[in-house]
Amino acid sequence: MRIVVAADNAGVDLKNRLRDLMRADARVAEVTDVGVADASDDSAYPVPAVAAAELIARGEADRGVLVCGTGIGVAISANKVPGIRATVAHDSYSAERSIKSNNCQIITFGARVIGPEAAEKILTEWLGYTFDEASPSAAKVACITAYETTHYPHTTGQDDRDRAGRAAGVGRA
Ligand SMILES: O=C(CO)[C@H](O)COP(=O)(O)O
Repeated sequence: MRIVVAADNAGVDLKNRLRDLMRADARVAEVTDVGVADASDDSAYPVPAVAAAELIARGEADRGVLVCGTGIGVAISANKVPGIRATVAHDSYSAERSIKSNNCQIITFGARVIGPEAAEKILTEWLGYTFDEASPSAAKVACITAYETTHYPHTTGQDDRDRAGRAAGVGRA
């Protein structure tokens, strides 16, 4: 599994701690850190959050772990990137369901909300969950994707696929 991590200066210490934990985890093949590097960098939280989410959207990482003060701002920002499903999860059950129900690629934490040991425990569990494409949840997640491709075809590549289909005489009108 390839993971991208990101944080603003409120979350950087927890992000670095979680990054180092994952670098020592055999289930994780690669951890890419898109910043911020330290608390002196006061980039607004959407900057690192969107950079991480775009890496996943481009297929260059499989999952992301984002941290800010609450976990909320980085989740909102990441969710603006087409195809991305991100959520804050400060308890084990929500972290599990974020994968098994929602097929989220990104989990976020609030460094001002959760202690580092609790975040580490949830993250370690989260790494072990996988989404079952054959589960009843798959059709529900597909509704989200369908909304994106219908309403934002230019951001999801659907308009390119439609154009190619029309040129080939197949696909959507
Ligand atoms: O938690 C944050 C955004 O959700 C961020 O770390 C701090 O944002 P602020 O409260 O607007 O400074």
